[in-house]
Amino acid sequence: MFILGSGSPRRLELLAQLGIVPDDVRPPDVDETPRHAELPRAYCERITASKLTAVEAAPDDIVLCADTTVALGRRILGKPADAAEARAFLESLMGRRHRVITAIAVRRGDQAWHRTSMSSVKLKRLSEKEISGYLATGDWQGKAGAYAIQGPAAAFVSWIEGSHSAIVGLPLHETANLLQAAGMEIWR
Ligand SMILES: Cc1cn([C@H]2C[C@H](O)[C@@H](COP(=O)(O)OP(=O)(O)OP(=O)(O)O)O2)c(=O)[nH]c1=O
Repeated sequence: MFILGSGSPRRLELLAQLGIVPDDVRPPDVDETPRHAELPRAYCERITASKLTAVEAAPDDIVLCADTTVALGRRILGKPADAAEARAFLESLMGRRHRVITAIAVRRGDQAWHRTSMSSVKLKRLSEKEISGYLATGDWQGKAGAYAIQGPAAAFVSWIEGSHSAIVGLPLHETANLLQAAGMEIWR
């Protein structure tokens, strides 16, 4: 059985792009609070590992978990609590480059595989009208860094380097490799 250990609808859609439909979806319940002075990449990898541990599965099941973290220098921008925090995130991101880190992990029995995909994104400088108009769409809710590249905020993304699928939530190149390492047949 293949289990997606994620409640993210984006991850389900990205897997579908590879023709993969999980037999079950089990969203992990973990505490996503960063530790004091924790660096973004270490944080992202730790949260992914704890998601993987939190998903119950039979010994022969394949489990996939991921975490997407937006980092501005050493600062971790999580999911905004409200529109005011979303505005503050967008104002600190605009006009400069930031990193989007997606760590993935696959488990089968007592074996586990881990990969981390690093991308850079630049958002253009935003006018007051663009910020308030975007906030009004509600699209920022539940999105790390208060934006989603697959939604209306794509209009603000002037440049990316790395993996588009990783920025959305699941790096498909690395995901296909890890699932195959765990014994899943993708091409038949
Ligand atoms: C930067 C960015 C983030 N995001 C989203 C992806 C993730 O869903 C979310 C980051 O939160 P995550 O904790 O990675 O994932 P999740 O809480 O949605 O799901 P689960 O923990 O069950 O796996 O931000 C986008 O959809 N597009 C983007 O461009």
